[in-house]
Amino acid sequence: MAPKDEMDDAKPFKSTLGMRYPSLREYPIKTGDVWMEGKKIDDDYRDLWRIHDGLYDLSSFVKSHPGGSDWLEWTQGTDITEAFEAHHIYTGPQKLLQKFFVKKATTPRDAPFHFKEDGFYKTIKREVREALKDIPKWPAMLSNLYADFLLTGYLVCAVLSAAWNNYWIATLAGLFLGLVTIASHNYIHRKANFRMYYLNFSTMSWRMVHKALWKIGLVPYKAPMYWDDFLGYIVLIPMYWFNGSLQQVLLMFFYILLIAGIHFGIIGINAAHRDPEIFLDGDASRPLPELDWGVYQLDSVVDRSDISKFQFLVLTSFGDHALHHLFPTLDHGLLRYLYPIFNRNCEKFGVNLLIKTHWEVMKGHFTQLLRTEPKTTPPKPLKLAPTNKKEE
Ligand code: HEM
Repeated sequence: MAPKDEMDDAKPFKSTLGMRYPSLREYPIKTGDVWMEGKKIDDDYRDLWRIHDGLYDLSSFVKSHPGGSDWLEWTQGTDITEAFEAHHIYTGPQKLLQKFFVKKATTPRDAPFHFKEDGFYKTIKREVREALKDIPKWPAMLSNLYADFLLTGYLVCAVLSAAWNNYWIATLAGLFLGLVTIASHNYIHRKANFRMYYLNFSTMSWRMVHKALWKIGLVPYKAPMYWDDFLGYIVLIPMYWFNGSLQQVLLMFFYILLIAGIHFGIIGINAAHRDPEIFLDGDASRPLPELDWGVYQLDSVVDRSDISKFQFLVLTSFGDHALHHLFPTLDHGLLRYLYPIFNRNCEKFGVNLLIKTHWEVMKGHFTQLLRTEPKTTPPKPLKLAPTNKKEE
């Protein structure tokens, strides 16, 4: 087990969801690995995995997990209820899980969310499962074509910009890179697939920095490295081959990363999670019985009305984000077909998804950053009273 965190003595934040202050939250470098390390310290289920109130030994299943071994390798010792529920639309995994049951957990879960069979999330998931049988496959293929086109565009423009030392082409390369970086988000929650690695071309990984800081003794946690951390630098080889000057090539490469970073930053300002009107932990919360996990997802997301109509824009600017949260393994091209089910259930349960225009979301981003006081009014109460029906 990892050593108890000594760095997070300053815990200024009080969760209104009743969640623990996460270990390693104050660690100077924020990466998925560090967050996971903190979660292992907090959950501490040792060699087991927790799902709802059961503890399971999945060690013999890790390598044969159809979604890829990483998910289970990374999460051993933790509560994976939310990940398990959100990543499987069909019922097979739930049935299979029983094979690995070890014992009941003796402590309550840290997360307050529930997945009641007649609650919002499980109801909408059942309906989506049925609807998927009739949804066409071509939009998913179109997403693949878009993503491949963007990556190819980036690589070709990067090499041409170096060959001709042309900063106009480098600008285009940067834009392609920014777009493909966001499009890769379509693939990262799914079973292991090569398009999930398109993200690495952005070189946006703090692992290198983390590793360097650890090597010189500035941070205590060792950062793991993965082969794909190096993927983004491969383009330097043909760039150098065609240009011949290391200095010119490096300058060009950093310029491309800068353009991609600016593009990513602008889209990030528009993305779905910062707005003064949505719920953030610390604000007045729904009462516990209303904390269906799906409802909570909608409480904490703002979507943009002006991009939903175009698959390319949805794919390259984190569009249809509420539905993406509910069904992260579905291609972004399929999400638009789920709106009739989604809207019907929002109406039935009385859940509101906040929808704004691009411009309003941009303004909301900064208003949220300026907000210093928690909201004192909880989200609007649900229409459909939750029952005590057990989770499965
Ligand atoms: C951290 C927890 C887990 C994550 C993030 C995860 C993720 C995934 C992903 C991304 C897929 C591919 C889904 C798709 O392409 O539609 C998948 C498939 C699958 N997973 Fe998991 N998984 C987790 C835990 C488990 C557990 C505990 C079991 C059962 C013991 C399981 C059984 C399966 C099965 C049978 C499939 C293939 C069938 C299906 O998608 O319904 N998974 N998983």
